[in-house]
Amino acid sequence: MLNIFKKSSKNEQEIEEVTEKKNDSEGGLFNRLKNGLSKTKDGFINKVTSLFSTHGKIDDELFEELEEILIQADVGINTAMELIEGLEERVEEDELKEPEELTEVFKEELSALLKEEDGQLDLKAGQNIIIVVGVNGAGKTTTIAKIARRFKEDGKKVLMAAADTFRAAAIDQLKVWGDRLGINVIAQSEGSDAAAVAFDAVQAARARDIDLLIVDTAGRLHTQKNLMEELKKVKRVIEREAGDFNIQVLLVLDATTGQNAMSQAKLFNEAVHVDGIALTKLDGTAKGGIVIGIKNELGIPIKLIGVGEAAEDLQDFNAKKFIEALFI
Ligand SMILES: Nc1nc2c(ncn2[C@@H]2O[C@H](COP(=O)(O)OP(=O)(O)OP(=O)(O)O)[C@@H](O)[C@H]2O)c(=O)[nH]1
Repeated sequence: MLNIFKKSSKNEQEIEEVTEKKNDSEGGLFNRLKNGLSKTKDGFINKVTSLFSTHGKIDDELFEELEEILIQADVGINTAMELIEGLEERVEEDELKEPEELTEVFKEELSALLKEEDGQLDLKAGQNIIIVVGVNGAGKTTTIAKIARRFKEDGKKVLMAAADTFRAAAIDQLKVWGDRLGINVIAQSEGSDAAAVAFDAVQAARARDIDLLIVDTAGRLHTQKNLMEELKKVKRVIEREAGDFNIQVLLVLDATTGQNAMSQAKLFNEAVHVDGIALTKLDGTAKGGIVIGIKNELGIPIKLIGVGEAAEDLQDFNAKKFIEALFI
């Protein structure tokens, strides 16, 4: 099976075709998830379990140390407090005496926090549009390509739109992916009106009876007000033109940016209302606690997680498997 997602270097233009046996069986995917989360397991979960197994008794000091580990893992302060309160309640209710007993309880409390977070990037019946937003370098383009490939393989008619008109490289990069995947790309030249590209793309999607239109948008810094305004305009035009298309906004966040990713999520959500998050590069961080923080503090579902560069490494987020991969 051809894996077209491996790059020979970090250079965006260098996309190399590598023949690699694709292992997408359930077990294979779980192993990839487990490997991708190994830094978080070492730097977060193992620290917690080792605290529970080495600390002599359940006391305030233990909970203080736990709080520190949780915050370092980017769980977020409010979520850390909530988890600790949950544990303290369970200690009382279940009359726990040994810190080691806390490991199972901690796992249960994490699962409870993530319970409803069994995300999946689904298309609704009829025609669909996914507007993909996020700052530069978060992994937006590769995420778009992986999503496009997935739905194309599912037999859907897919179209992509290069509404990131801010940089010529972004347009070219999407076109390269389009060629590789055999998917048409609606584009104009650099500096053209992003909303005009979006308008054209919706018209084309309608005319060609497309199942899924994926719209790339400029990798704006959330602090750049003009670009945020442009993004709002792109969304408005799509909503106006798209009639009965199902529209969702997917925010791509780089997990390695920690609390910065949290503030990006808040700002993008305020600007364009985010329906789901693709959290990339979890393999590059020990701070995978951000998954729990995002769910608990923002309430935006995580639909996809990235645990590596290959196509199979962009996985539907499944809370149960996520927890299993961390504790196994
Ligand atoms: N390790 C790892 N790398 C990833 C993941 N997702 C994306 N990347 C890499 O991150 C880099 C940036 O990805 P792009 O898709 O080019 O990022 P972008 O957000 O489109 O950035 P611009 O094109 O600059 O807007 C690429 O080298 C990707 O292969 C992931 O889950 N894990």
